[in-house]
Amino acid sequence: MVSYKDLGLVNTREMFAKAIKGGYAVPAFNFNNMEQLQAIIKAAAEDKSPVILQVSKGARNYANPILLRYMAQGAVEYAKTLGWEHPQIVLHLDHGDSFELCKDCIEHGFSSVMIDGSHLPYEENVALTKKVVDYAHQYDVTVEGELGVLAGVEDEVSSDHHTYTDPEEVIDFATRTGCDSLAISIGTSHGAYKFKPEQCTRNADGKLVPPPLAFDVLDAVMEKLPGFPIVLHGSSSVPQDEVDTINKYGGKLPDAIGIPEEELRKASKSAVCKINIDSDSRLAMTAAVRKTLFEHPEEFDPRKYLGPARDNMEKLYKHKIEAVLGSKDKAL
Ligand SMILES: O=C(CO)COP(=O)(O)O
Ligand SMILES: O=C[C@H](O)COP(=O)(O)O
Ligand SMILES: [Zn+2]
Ligand SMILES: [Zn+2]
Repeated sequence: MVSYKDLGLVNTREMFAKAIKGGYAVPAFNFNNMEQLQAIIKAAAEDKSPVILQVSKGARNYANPILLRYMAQGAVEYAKTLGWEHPQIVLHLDHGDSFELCKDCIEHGFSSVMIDGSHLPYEENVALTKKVVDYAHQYDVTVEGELGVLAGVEDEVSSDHHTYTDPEEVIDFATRTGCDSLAISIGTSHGAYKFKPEQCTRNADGKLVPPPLAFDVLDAVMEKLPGFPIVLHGSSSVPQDEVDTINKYGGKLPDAIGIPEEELRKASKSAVCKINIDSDSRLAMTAAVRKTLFEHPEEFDPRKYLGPARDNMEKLYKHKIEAVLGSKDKAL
């Protein structure tokens, strides 16, 4: 058993309370490799932003649980070399699908876990989430639960419709499970195709404009649970310049569309204190790799194309911290 406290990591409790009080959201960036981790830490350290390093089940299998634990410990030490004297870094299991997986992550030094039971019948979601909370809280590890199903994602039955969170359920769920934060469904979804073209309108430039998020549902949840930490999944904005670069240099991402950043800025000022971003990082990395390889067909040193990818991701992360979530200088 390795405690996250021995790795210099923190859990989300105080981080979220500060974010809600301060009217900003904490960036939750997924990572699967060294370059993503380097870019996240460099952006957070230089911007003195609290940050949540998210690891999905797939990422943990890809990178290896033992390696990940040391990468997270190294991330804290690396942050200090960048002048971040007291790093505020969380290592979080994203979309945990079983008690056993959550338990294993806690034993490997995770400071926060999500147990995603949103696709289960309500009472089963409550029971599973409570079981994880009871175990995690013994080690002061914080737990994210979920109510409501996001459309078209791998972790919820592959639906192509949203099941918005029912505000009438949130008090019962939060009370009976004891979870520390709640992921809700208000119209976001995972991946780079968050809306079908027919769900969108077009602006004067012919660009697809997605339907608004269900802020009425968010308001109703906040009314039921004032000051309770709320999480938004599926919050990548799918920057069109990165999509255009990918498509220009051999990619094929037709009609890719995300969440408008102004909607995320609005959400960040509410009790939404954690915003999950993975797809945008993937797009930034892929765009830089495709462009570099296209422009330098002679190149076969991975550092020559993974380096620009790392820089492009760092630029993206800083943009999210500074211009969208408002978490810059919130972890001095
Ligand atoms: O919710 C996410 C991770 O849990 C990521 O969402 P995106 O696919 O919008 O980046
Ligand atoms: O929930 C979705 C996250 O983006 C993680 O995705 P993944 O399961 O492909 O690693
Ligand atoms: Zn889910
Ligand atoms: Zn998610």
